[in-house]
Amino acid sequence: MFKQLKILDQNQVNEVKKIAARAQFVDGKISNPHSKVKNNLQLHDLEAYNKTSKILHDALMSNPEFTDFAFPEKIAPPLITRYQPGMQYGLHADSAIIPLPDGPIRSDISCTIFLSGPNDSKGGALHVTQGEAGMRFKGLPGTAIVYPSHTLHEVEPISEGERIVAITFIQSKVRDVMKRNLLYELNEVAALEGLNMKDENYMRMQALQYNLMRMWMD
Ligand SMILES: O=C(O)CCC(=O)C(=O)O
Ligand SMILES: [Fe+2]
Repeated sequence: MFKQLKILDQNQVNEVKKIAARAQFVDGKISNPHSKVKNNLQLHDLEAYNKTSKILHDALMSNPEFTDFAFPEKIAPPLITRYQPGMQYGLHADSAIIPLPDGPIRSDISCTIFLSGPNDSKGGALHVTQGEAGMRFKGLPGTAIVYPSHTLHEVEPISEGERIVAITFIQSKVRDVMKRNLLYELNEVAALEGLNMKDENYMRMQALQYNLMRMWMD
């Protein structure tokens, strides 16, 4: 299941973009040297990376819509990438294991945070496939799209302008996407309708929530 979220306000978007504009970017192959499909630029400036990844990480982790949906256990520091005309990221599934300085994490959920807007580039939609169909996303600045890391996805070629996003990968407390989505739905319904229920039924539903979490959380 996909989710679109508003993560950053305009000031945060401006701040992150300002830091990125002064920073060095290099060929994205630096972190995937064997990829035949990756053709983008990524931030390669420790100070800018530390600052922007903290802003983006804190924005995600303080957003209840994100934490309720993703059940994050560990999250890779978000990394800013840029696409200029001719660039794209061909169809792929994300690596299961993301190496990080503090040890590897398992990527259950992938996340793109849009920093440029839909009209800042021609092309450059994030296309997440679902069988033979799929969905295309070009979000407003500050919005994020969260999708399961096992899905095949691509960034379509851009022909004009520039696409700037931040990407991150999340290890979820609930590894299985089906279980994660069921828990999310149950918790949402409980939060929205719980107060309308008879006390005894609410208590029984809470027991279901707690016991499923006990069974399904790593
Ligand atoms: O830029 C995006 O929206 C997604 C990039 C991507 O698929 C990746 O970095 O693995
Ligand atoms: Fe990807």
